[in-house]
Amino acid sequence: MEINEATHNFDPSWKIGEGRYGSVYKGILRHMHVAIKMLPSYGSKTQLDFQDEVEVLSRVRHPNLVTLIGNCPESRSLVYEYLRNGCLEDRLACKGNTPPLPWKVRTCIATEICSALVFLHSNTLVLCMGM
Ligand SMILES: Nc1ncnc2c1ncn2[C@@H]1O[C@H](COP(=O)(O)OP(=O)(O)OP(=O)(O)O)[C@@H](O)[C@H]1O
Repeated sequence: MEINEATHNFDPSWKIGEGRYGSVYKGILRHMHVAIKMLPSYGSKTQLDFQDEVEVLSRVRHPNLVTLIGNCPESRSLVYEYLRNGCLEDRLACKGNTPPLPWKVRTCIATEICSALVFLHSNTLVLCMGM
């Protein structure tokens, strides 16, 4: 299976984080670095979250939103573009000994988050209405 190969059979050294959805692995899929989120089990709530995330993220593209590259319902995994500097939360918290972000950069990030939120609100409304 491609996801197994991409993560070297979920080798612990390829694990990059732990989130609400479970473990996140770095992987190489079709010569591309990716981040792979694994759902631990298929409870009805997590299944709905999985479907929602696939439904919304696969239909939106924005420079300030991580790109969902694909998903694999059989292995309950979501495949995202790999963020070399970690996620925003990690950068804000200076995880991995990264230097603190200057306030000018933080202000810029806040503005860009607003732009992504406006984009999502206008587009998810259209998606929800099935237009
Ligand atoms: N695309 C990515 N590229 C690099 N690292 C990532 C990526 N996505 C997640 N990670 C790592 O995995 C950790 C957990 O991921 P995240 O917080 O996104 O999980 P989650 O709680 O399932 O997400 P969500 O916010 O969608 O509920 C992050 O702190 C980060 O270190």
